[in-house]
Amino acid sequence: MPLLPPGFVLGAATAAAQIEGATAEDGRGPSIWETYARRHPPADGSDGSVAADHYHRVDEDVALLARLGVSSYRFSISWSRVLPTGRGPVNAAGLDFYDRLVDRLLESGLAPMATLYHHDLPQALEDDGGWINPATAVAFGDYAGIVGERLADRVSSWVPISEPNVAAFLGYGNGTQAPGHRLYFDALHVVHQLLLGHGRAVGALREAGAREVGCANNHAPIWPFSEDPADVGAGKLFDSLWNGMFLEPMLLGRYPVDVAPLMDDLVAPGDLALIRQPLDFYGVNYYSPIRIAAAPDDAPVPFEVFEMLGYPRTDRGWTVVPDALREWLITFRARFRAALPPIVVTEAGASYAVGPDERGVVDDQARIDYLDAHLRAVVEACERGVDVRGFYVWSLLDGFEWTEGLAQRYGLVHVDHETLVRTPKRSFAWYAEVIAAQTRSVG
Ligand SMILES: O=C(O)[C@H](O)[C@@H](O)[C@H](O)[C@H](O)CO
Repeated sequence: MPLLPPGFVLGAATAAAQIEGATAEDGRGPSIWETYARRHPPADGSDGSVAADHYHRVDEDVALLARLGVSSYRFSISWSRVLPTGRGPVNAAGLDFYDRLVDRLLESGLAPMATLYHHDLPQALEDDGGWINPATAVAFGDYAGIVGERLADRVSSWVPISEPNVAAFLGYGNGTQAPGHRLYFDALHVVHQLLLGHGRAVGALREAGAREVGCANNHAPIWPFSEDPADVGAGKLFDSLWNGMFLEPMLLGRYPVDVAPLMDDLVAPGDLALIRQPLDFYGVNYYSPIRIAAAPDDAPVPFEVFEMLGYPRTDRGWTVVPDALREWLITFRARFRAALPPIVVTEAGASYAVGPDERGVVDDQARIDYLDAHLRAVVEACERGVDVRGFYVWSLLDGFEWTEGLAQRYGLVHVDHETLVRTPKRSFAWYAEVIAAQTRSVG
């Protein structure tokens, strides 16, 4: 059982479109994920219309968080639940839902961390061009101001956009996530717009009196397929795009040198200053390393993701390499030390499909092993001087896992998607004991 530095935050995370359900209730407007799931239904035919039905079971889920003993809970706010068309009149019932959630969390001694955008763009904005249309970044800033005005007095920390690289490169680059555009390198325009959205939201939250504002960027160590210079080069380019494209503008106010020329025509005077707002924490979402090879010359992009052999895998097929997290954190600090605020692992977790056995026990030992090993990797990085202040398990509940539907289960709590009954898994009890031991150790 890893013992963490004093004051280390142990939390859990979720996202609105993945757990709330109630997608057409109380004035919520549609988001791009309802549209995408209709056009590209996951293999199990599910969509987020019910998910874990958190919208109707929020009290039960907050009670689970309190029982788990986490000190903080990261959730996301559905833009189209608060602003059904993404701008214009506020949907009072929507904002009231998050107001009540924040109050319940505080009553249970939990520090709320709120994400403003977790992949669920209001469909009305997408109909107007989505993140390709510069008006969307402006609307995002306004939305941040509205939510900040209501909640900044009680929310402890904020994340404007979760995994902007996923939103840009999978949503607009290769179209494997909502909204599903295949723009390839033309998606770089969307990268810049998401960053402008981030900058505007940070500014609006600061104005509203936000206590702490950070980010939650998805990072992965990039391993070239071979030592062939073509693979090494492809790996470097992918690293600049996947890891550097949001990190460097946010922390350094410039794009990675090897791709910056591709951005010159997109950057207007003042844009990079707007993007590079000081952050109170740097959020890292970590899952596994990515192996990259050079792609054939006729491929739309010069790199391709390659399978990684010889490592344990989750039920989603993602490789389990805790050492890579430690290495990535140490390298990250060495490279960006001067500009780096404290780090928080805003997401780490794994998908294992095991369900309740005949006794009703969900024996997810593999998840316990995954979390234990990754927490130890964080502790080792801290021992090497990396300033990591927190770790949020993805996820509290089994939810709607985007293109994978309900089949991939990341939760510490099992959700029966027929009855919506919640069953804490063995990993829930294990994590609760890690937290209790941590509390005991600081006395
Ligand atoms: O933006 C994010 O934080 C992620 O995409 C999550 O929503 C995923 O569910 C998780 O990464 C597991 O795949």
